[in-house]
Amino acid sequence: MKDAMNQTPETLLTALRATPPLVQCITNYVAMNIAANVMLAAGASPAMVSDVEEAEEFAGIAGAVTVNIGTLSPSFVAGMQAAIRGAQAAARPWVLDPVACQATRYRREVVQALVAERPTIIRGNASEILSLAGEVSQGQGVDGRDTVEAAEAGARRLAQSSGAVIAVTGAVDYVTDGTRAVRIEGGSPFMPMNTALGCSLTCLCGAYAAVAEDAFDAAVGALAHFAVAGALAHDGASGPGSFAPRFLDALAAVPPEALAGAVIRDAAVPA
Ligand SMILES: Nc1ncnc2c1ncn2[C@@H]1O[C@H](COP(=O)(O)OP(=O)(O)O)[C@@H](O)[C@H]1O
Ligand SMILES: Cc1ncsc1CCOP(=O)(O)O
Ligand SMILES: [Mg+2]
Repeated sequence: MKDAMNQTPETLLTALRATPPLVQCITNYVAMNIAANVMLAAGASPAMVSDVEEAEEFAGIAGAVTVNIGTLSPSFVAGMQAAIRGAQAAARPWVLDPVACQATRYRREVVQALVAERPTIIRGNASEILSLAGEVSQGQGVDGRDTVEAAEAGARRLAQSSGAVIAVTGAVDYVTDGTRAVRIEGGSPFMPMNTALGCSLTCLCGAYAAVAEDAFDAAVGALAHFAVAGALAHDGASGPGSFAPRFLDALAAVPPEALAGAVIRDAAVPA
């Protein structure tokens, strides 16, 4: 990725659909199928390739790698480390999803080692980002139990210490690289009632990072795509079950110019 300023979500979605990026998604057993369908609907080309025997080599041909610790095990960790080596060698972005990183000592240790490998983007719910930032988190398992607002200061500090763009998701999302910050409104309250949509969004951050020149723009683009498609799918959905297929349809149908209407507000970053 090169340094550049301000590629809009609309521009990035157009680029993504024109040349669907191959994204190596190391994700958990719950999310594998759901995230692959989300990626295909959004316009990307996912490959759930995680074994240590091939993860490094595969990362050399992928446009981006995403790493998710949802169903953690030593064999997953070995595959993650290999894929990250491959992404780094090929100078490709990689994205971390710290699922339930506050929950156990094993998760805390693994996620710290992964953050030290300098992910391009970290995407998590507010409880996960608070924990990664060293603050008290109400999180227990995989679901967020804190407000995004409560995690904003920690997200800025984490961005500065890790070098990653931090995307905190919830009712109103927050993206920061430590000096810039925006809030993104939209989506649907049915989204946290569907498992693995956060994991799927992390994969989509990888797809946007593969086509973007700047990781901040990539994270904003992926979150805006979810926010607009989620709001579209909400209309006419009667609950989380009917929301799910509508969301896939909306991810695929949303025209790039609709992302120009995403509600993205600059947020002040204290000096
Ligand atoms: N209450 C809500 N209203 C609207 N959108 C939401 C809400 N909660 C989560 N989302 C959206 O759901 C997606 C997944 O975010 P989140 O639920 O925070 O992740 P996770 O599944 O990792 O906990 C994001 O696009 C986020 O904006
Ligand atoms: C339920 C569950 N258990 C381990 S990983 C996982 C999926 C979590 O998905 P998300 O963080 O996107 O809600
Ligand atoms: Mg999650």
